[in-house]
Amino acid sequence: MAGLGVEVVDAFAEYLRALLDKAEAVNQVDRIEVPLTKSELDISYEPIRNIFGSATGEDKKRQYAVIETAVRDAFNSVLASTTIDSPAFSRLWNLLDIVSIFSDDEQCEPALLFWLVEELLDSQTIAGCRKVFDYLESRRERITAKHFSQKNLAILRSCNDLLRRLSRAEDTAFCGRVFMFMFQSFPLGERSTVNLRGEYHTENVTTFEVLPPADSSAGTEAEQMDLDEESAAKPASKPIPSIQEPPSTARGVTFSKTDAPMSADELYPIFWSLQTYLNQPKKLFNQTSFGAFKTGIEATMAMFKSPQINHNGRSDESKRGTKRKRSQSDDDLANAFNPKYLTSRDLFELEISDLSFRRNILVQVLIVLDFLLSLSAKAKEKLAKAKLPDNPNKSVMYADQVLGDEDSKWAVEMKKSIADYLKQGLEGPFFYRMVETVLSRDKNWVRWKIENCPSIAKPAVTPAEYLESKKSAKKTTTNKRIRPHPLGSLDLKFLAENDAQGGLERLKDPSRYRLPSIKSFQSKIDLDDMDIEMARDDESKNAAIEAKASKAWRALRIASRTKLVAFDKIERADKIDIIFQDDIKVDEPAVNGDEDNLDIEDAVAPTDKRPIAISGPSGVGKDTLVKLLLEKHPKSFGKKLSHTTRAKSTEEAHGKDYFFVTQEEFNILRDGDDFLEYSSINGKDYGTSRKVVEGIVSTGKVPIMEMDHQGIQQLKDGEFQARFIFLAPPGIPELEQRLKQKGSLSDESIKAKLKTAQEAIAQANSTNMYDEIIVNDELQSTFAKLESYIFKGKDTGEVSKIIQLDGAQDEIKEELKTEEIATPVAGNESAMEVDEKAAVTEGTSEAVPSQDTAPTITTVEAEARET
Ligand SMILES: Nc1ncnc2c1ncn2[C@@H]1O[C@H](COP(=O)(O)OP(=O)(O)OP(=O)(O)O)[C@@H](O)[C@H]1O
Repeated sequence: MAGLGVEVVDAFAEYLRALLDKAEAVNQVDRIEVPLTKSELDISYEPIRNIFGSATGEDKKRQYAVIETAVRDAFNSVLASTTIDSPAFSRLWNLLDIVSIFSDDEQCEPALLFWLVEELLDSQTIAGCRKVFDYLESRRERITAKHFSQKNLAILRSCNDLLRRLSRAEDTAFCGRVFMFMFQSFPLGERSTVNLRGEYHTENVTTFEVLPPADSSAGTEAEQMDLDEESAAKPASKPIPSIQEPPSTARGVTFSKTDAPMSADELYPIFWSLQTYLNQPKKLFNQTSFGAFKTGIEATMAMFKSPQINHNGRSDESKRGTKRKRSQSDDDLANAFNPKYLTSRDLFELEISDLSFRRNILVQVLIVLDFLLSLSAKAKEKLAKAKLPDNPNKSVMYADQVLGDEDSKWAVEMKKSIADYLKQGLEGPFFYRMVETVLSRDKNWVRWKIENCPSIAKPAVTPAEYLESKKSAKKTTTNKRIRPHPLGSLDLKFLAENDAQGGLERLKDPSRYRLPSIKSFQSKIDLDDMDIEMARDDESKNAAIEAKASKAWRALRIASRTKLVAFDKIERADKIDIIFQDDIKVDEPAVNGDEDNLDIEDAVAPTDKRPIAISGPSGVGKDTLVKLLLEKHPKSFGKKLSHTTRAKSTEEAHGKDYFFVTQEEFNILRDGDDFLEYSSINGKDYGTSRKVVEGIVSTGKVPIMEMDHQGIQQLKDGEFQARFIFLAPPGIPELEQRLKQKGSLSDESIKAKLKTAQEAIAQANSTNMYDEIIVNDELQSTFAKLESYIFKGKDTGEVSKIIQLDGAQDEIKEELKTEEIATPVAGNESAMEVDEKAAVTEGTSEAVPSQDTAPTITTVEAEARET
């Protein structure tokens, strides 16, 4: 690429001009607001390649130089020909946008944009600089996204130059914008913006009035008070307490205990003098200054704590000084004056009576005290032990300064005193907590500086870590299948391992499943009463009271079944003797209004306490049979109600027919694994709550659960321990008849139900799902079969086998007995085989159960095939 020269610059300048013209044509809107995009300008870099070829290495540098020359030329010509307020200036914003695109695509120097910005800022007034900042802020993310390391110095330089030009007092908001721009552009851990040398803002001098001496009749000679080192060397000419000459009364740590507060006049100069030290804590390395600082803080605290701070105002206006330090004119003040505090003597009482003001000052004091304490021997020792890098930042360590023990003690006590003071008042504790947080952050900040600002960037998450956490998150949040053992239930596998027989025998112990007699609690409660009386200490007394309460509660629950009448006579919760008496009139629990007419048996509980899950096609007679069972044995069985999201009909009642819940409530229960089974029918959800079933069990009754075959499947999947009964119709025509009898179903819906019925029957026949299959032909005889099976565990002659109660699926108890059962069952069928057969049976109406299928109800099967 030898021979690059003016011609090349011209060639690029022409291309640049074309781009600028195009940019103007593309969009007429104010370009400060809207950045140009590469696609808008249709930049292809083809012309650049034509001019420079595919430049690399040295040639690339030349390309950069040529582009910079051409760009600067264009930049200068816009700058010379127009002002920043003119609409024509948008050509310059366009130029900067184009440079930004070029630099992102590595066609020009990455920092070129900021070099130009730097020059632009130099060429503008403060008002113009605001516009330039409008431009920078609107594109901050875009222009700092790429090649930041090559740009950062230019950004820092431009911003700092600008800050130097701005008056903190008059352009406060603009200063803030510049700082914000820097904070947002530079990463948090960027060192270049850190005050590594721990320099203080020494220009920030607080000036205040010099008061004439209290006993002076000479009037109001103007005086000044300077607080920096320079004037500190001069002896104070007034007999006011000065920071250089602390009053001897203020020594030690007795400031808050004995010292009476000064008058406001006395405190005023001392108080404002403190700003010198709060501003430049390094001055405290001087012992005299430190003494003055202590005096000032103690006097201030004494005043802040004084109840009269609102009433010691000064009335004599004539005594007030009229001039400020250094004979500054108002104009001078405007330039140098930091608008931090209003220090007029007139305002002093008002200021110190203001809680926010006092808090503000005390927080500054706390910061300086922390600084001092970081120089104590103890802190130094701690720092020496800490793991520091080889080249720690010594400028903020102040290795040569050590705070003496006396002074450390003073600082600690003062800190405590200020903390106690700040914590007072309505929001004091909250405010102090906030201050503590800030202070501890500040300590960490200093430590980070001492350690030479190590990177705080965390390493990026690796793809492997990401995938791993995604997987485990998925695992914890996906809806789990029902647990093999319901929550809170015991895994009884141990019974099968050792001493199986003994374990089983122990389980048969009636005390494990029968309710204890009420009387058994009487003596135990008496013993507890004795323990309560004899207890030596509160602990054993409380333990006895708790034990008694537990027994009393259990006794009351048992009594509630038969001795409800006694409850009226109980007057105190800890005195329930009445329920142990025999001669109380017994209240029979009511079932419903006409139970007298029913053939109600006494509570004869089935020996097998597992819930009864009854399934069968719609219309087969499940409700009818369950109703009969509950009417005849109200004390032995409890019907499980389902939760549903479907609307309640006018005849139905919540808690009687269903638990009617909203979709949201249903979802919460489902996601909380509360359902033993759930399904969706016609867009409405139905579910069996584990708690409802457990509730029935806790009353000593056996739950009766009606559900479809999918529900049964879910219970089985979750290894829910129950007895599963399938109720089959004698034939499809009979089923159709019964469905019609319901009266509420359309022909369509009956047809659909019959189809589902055939599928359910086929599945019941072909799998080992059910412990018992009962055909509901004649109602009374069916009921008798049902009762017989439930109470005696005897098969009803309808089914080929009864599966062992401990869930061993492959053990056949009895063989087929009735003529209706076509084939014997192969007990060791695998689940897979069963499923396949079910699928075949469901899939075709021609399918005939094979030799090794589960019990078959031939009449129903025949009907199904015909249909
Ligand atoms: N053995 C029977 N002989 C004749 N009719 C019967 C017999 N059992 C029940 N029915 C009648 O069949 C109809 C349907 O019975 P039921 O409502 O109990 O069925 P279901 O299985 O509970 O239906 P669903 O699941 O739709 O609630 C009722 O009118 C009932 O009187």
